[in-house]
Amino acid sequence: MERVRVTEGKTSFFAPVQDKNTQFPPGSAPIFYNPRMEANRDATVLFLSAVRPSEYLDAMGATGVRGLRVANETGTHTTINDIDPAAAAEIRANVKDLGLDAEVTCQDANALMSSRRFDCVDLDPFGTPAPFTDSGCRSARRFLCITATDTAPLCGAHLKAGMRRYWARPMNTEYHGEVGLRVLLGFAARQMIKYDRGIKPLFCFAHEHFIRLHLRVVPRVSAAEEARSRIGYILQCPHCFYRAEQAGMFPERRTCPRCGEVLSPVGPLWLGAINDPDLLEEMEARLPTMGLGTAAYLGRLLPLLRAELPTSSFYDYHRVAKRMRTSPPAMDVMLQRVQEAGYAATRTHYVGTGVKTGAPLEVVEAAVRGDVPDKRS
Ligand SMILES: C[S@@+](CC[C@H](N)C(=O)[O-])C[C@H]1O[C@@H](n2cnc3c(N)ncnc32)[C@H](O)[C@@H]1O
Repeated sequence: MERVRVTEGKTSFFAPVQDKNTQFPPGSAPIFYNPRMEANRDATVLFLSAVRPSEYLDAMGATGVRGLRVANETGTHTTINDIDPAAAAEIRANVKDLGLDAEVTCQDANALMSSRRFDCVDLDPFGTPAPFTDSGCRSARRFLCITATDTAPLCGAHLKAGMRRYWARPMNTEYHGEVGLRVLLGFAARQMIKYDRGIKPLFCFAHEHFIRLHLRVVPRVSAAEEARSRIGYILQCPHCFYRAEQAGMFPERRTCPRCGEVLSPVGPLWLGAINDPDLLEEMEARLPTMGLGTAAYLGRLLPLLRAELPTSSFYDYHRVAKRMRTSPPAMDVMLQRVQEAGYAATRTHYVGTGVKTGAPLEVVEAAVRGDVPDKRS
């Protein structure tokens, strides 16, 4: 197996050469390494440098890059696991090469997480984390980090797969990236609260083909109750941009006040904040000292997340404008118009044309047209 030395952040390690054109016989595919996930790993290194767990499990290590980086760049005591013996051997070689004091295990992650607890557990599987989330919830003492790359099922493009994996009904709306993140977050919350422990989302975002959650686990019934109260639905009109949030286990039957259509429930999903602004501020302050390869991206992401309103959906105002057969104004103008009408409005990290606001759709449309009514007058 041809290996190359790769550097991410402040860590150099060996990774097999990945050649998409080579056909490998079953069981002999090279150990997985995807350089496009560097932003995901950088985000975690930065997050862990701020929250400082006492120990960290990289439950699906592959080359071990994530755990290697956590150990090397944050000084956290780390266990790196992979079910594949070839991957475990590669991880051991990388741990030795870096001179790290990290544990390497070769087990089914579900078996490992069912038998041991770790202060911070990190799930980074191929595709869906659904088969690992329950044991991850049982194993995680204070922090649980989850990557999902099955964005098509989560966002509603592969509806049946999404329903099977997450027992939720996503919808391919113009805010589908946010639906995917909130469906995953709602699923993680439901997996956790049955153990009378709550979750608090600390740093969650969607980027390119993945969703990444960094969660605080709170071991109290009251926290589980608080998390339960955050689970609900977006009731979306199938014909217009109208939507409403609804908390609770069961979706209500409501009709669209604009077109009279029965609203489609999207969920169950997480309603409310997905980030802790104070923690994001601390991470922003640390960012320049961390030597991260994707610092420029994270430097744009963190303030966006910090400012984002905790509404569970956003309006793509270019699509609203298209439906109105008019040209959209510039984003700054759009936000200013909604704000001048008396409502908070912010950008969103999901798409450049997304506006988060609690303003009614009529105000969003008026802001697109440029004739906003002033709520205060
Ligand atoms: C997406 S890769 C992990 C990538 C890695 N964390 C990184 O940042 O580059 C998924 C890994 O999970 C491993 N895996 C698959 N099923 C597993 C299981 N049940 N238990 C533990 N590891 C598993 C695979 O062998 C593969 O190396």
